[in-house]
Amino acid sequence: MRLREVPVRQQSIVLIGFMGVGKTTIGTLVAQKLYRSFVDIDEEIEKEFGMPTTDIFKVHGETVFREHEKKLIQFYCEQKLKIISIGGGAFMQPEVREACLANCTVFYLDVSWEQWKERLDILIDSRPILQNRDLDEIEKLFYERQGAYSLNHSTLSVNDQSPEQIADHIVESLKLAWDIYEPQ
Ligand SMILES: Nc1ncnc2c1ncn2[C@@H]1O[C@H](COP(=O)(O)OP(=O)(O)OP(=O)(O)O)[C@@H](O)[C@H]1O
Ligand SMILES: O=C(O)C1=C[C@@H](O)[C@@H](O)[C@H](O)C1
Ligand SMILES: [Mg+2]
Repeated sequence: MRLREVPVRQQSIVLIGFMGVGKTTIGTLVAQKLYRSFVDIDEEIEKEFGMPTTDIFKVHGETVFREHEKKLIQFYCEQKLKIISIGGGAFMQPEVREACLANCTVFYLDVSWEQWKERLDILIDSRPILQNRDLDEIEKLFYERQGAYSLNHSTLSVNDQSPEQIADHIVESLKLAWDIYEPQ
């Protein structure tokens, strides 16, 4: 069932953006602030396979990971009242974009390359996509993905802001939109 008819206040919220931008961290906070349940698609895949993402890539390969990622996102996007954080590469799949944009409110968390670079050390071990790539290759990937991320309902710059500030901003902007589109 398509949820286009679902009242906007009940639609699930999807956070997209490059790996490490803060989707999991901020999604958890937004869920707490809106009393909703939080779903992290990477964590759901890891639960299914019983191993971390890096091992899923090694043992089963990226294609298998992407197939599970797509199925899980299609499933959760059709549910109401969730806050959903999807993996950094998920939005490259057209079916994922379609499922998210048709059923949910999609927020793009946008970070500059300069600020993202500062996080590389804390991300490198847990993100298989970063392994075996030098900094120039990662920068190329960062800019290549911007086109897909630009398909969203709301873009939010996360530069120089704490996760708490960003989560507050998302909640405020949602409440404003809800009052405009569905006045109580
Ligand atoms: N606004 C922020 N300022 C500083 N550090 C942040 C901010 N947001 C997230 N971080 C830190 O960046 C790291 C990555 O964050 P997180 O895991 O939430 O990213 P993600 O977008 O979910 O990544 P992925 O796409 O790989 O799942 C964490 O260590 C987190 O604490
Ligand atoms: O950017 C990516 O392609 C990825 C990001 C992570 O969230 C995981 O989904 C996985 O490591 C792949
Ligand atoms: Mg995450």
